[in-house]
Formats: sequence, structure tokens, C-alpha cells
Amino acid sequence: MSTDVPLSSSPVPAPSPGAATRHVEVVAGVIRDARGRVLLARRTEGRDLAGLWEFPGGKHEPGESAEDALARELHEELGIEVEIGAPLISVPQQYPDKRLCLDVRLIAQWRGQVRGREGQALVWVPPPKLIAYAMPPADRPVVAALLQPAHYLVTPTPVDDAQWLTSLQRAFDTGVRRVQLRAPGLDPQRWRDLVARAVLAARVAGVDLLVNADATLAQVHGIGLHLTAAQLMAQRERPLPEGLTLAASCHTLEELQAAEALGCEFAVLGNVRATPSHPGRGGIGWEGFARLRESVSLPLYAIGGLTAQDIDTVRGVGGQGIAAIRGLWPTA
Ligand SMILES: Nc1nc2c([nH]c(=O)n2[C@@H]2O[C@H](COP(=O)(O)OP(=O)(O)OP(=O)(O)O)[C@@H](O)[C@H]2O)c(=O)[nH]1
Repeated sequence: MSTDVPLSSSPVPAPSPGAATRHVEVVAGVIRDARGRVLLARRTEGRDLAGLWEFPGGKHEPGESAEDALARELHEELGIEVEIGAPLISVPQQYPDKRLCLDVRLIAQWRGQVRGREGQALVWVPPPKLIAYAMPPADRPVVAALLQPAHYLVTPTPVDDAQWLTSLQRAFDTGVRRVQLRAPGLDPQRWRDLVARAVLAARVAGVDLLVNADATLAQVHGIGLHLTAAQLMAQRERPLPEGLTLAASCHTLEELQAAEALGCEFAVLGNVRATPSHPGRGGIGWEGFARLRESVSLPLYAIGGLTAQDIDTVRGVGGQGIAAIRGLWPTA
């Protein structure tokens, strides 16, 4: 029984030509034990995606609410009674034979003794180890929603360097944990100095730092790299060693598929709304975001006129969270 297959080894399979686009609503639960470990169940032989690990749950029955369906499934599959908590993420995903919507809820409380009543293997997994389990494509964004930040700050070009560093520090202090350093048009030496100072501050704060567009600068500091869409499409192989975060900006299906094929850890997709920084370019809207989300499994941040108020909406269409300049940059 092999569990050490990374998630990225389960790419989204292409729908077979002429495949029926059956729509399936599935609800699953994140159940934790007293040590904070998360319960996974293994799909049994004879079902689609057999052998992969998943969050326990199943399909709605006609007329059943998501909450009732989840409580029933967890009782039938595991023999427990549950109190359903907050929604975590709802992932639209295209499979060869169906369009799935995987609605994942946190389980606030549960009673009883967990056992696999349908012959399925079960395992309690410490959250950081979830990525070592082979899971269906729709689960990759779910695991990312459990483990990774919901906010991705993109820095504005500095005007006053000291003030820019103060604002960056304030963003760290208020809980931002993933940042893209970006300053188009800035003098290269001035930018290198600022990046060096930002790297020191980010290390102290435990922030995942990426630099925009400059693979050399990323390697010099051992930080992540955020590719522009044009760079992404010109890239033949991963420009950074594994272990350093690679991400990309995407606007189209082709770009998202290229980001997934290159092994990006996540991508930024937009613009969701029209923004002053991209005048004349209309937004793709939430529907457009959800439709593009279906065809890849990598975690996606939505961008384009968004603020922290939009997190629940993004999670409702399968996004990791929001990426923003103005919406996340502390002012005064
Ligand atoms: N419960 C659950 N299902 C998931 C997860 N991820 C994911 O892609 N799925 C998909 O959602 C569907 C769940 O349906 P199910 O467990 O009720 O159905 P099944 O495959 O036994 O039934 P079927 O053979 O009638 O289609 C499957 O296609 C499964 O692959 C997950 O984390 N939990």
C-alpha cells in the first residue's frame, strides 16, 4: 500500500470526447481527532479513483441538504454522529465522466468510535503530511485550503523605500503569510537592496516570500519565484529547484495548464473584476473563475479588485483566497 505519491501525480484527466457532462454534487468532511490529525478514507476497489485517499463523504440524495447528506454519509461510512461546522471550500472539477462539485465542510464536533463500516481503510494524518497521500484532483485545492495562506499580498512599486519597508513589516505583523515582491520599473540596484532587506524581515516573520519575474534574484536569496504569464508560456522546464515555491500569473485555460505542467505550487487567476491597473480589460467574474478552476487542480488565488471581504466568495468557487496589491497593502 503506497501512500507516498505526491498529489501532483494525480493531474486532472482530460474528459473523454463526447463524455456525458453529468453533474455530481458531493459533500465531504474534515474530521479531526484530539491531536489535530485529519481523517482520510481510501476509496475501495471497483469504484472510480479506487485506491486514492479522500475526505469521507458522498453524494446528496434527491431533496437532501448538504448538511443532512454529510451527516448521513458519515454515519453510514464511519458510524459517527457529527455536528457540521463552517464551509472550508467548494471545488468545481471536471472529471472524464462527470463535472463534480466537491463541497467540503469542517466538522465542529463528533461522537462515537470511528470505524470503516464499508471495508475502507482509514488513516489519521497530521496536516503537514496530507500532501504525501495520493488523492483525487479535486482534493488538491482542499488540502491547500487547510495548509496554505488565504491572502497573497503583491507589493506596490516603492515610492519611499523606508515607508515601503514599514508597510511590508506591518503586513507581516497583521498576519499576511505569503508575499510577492514586485516593483516594475524600479532601478535594479535599488530593488536588489530592498529585496535583501525584505528577505531578512520575512525570515523573522516566517513569511513565504516570492519575487516577481527574476529567477536569479530568487535563487540568490533562496526564495520563491512568481512568473509573469509571458514567462510561463516561454518556460521549458522548472526554473527553480524543488523546495522553492514556484507560481505564475494566469488569465486563460492554456496558461493554467502550462502552470500545472511546469509544477507550479499555485497560480493567480484574474482579473475577476475590472481594475484601474488594467483599464479596458473586463473581468472574468466569479463564473469565469469557477469555469477555469474546473480544468486544473492547482491552488488558485483570485485577483482583480478584491479585498479580504471576498475570501468566502473565492472559497465558494474553489479558490485558495485572494491576491491583491491595494486590497492587502497597509496604508498609513
Ligand atoms: N467523498 C469524497 N468524494 C470525493 C473526494 N474527492 C473527489 O474527487 N471525490 C469524488 O466524488 C465522488 C463521490 O462519490 P461517492 O463516493 O458518493 O460515489 P461513488 O464513487 O462510490 O459512487 P458511484 O460509483 O455511484 O459514482 C466520486 O466521484 C469521488 O471520486 C473526496 O475528498 N471525498
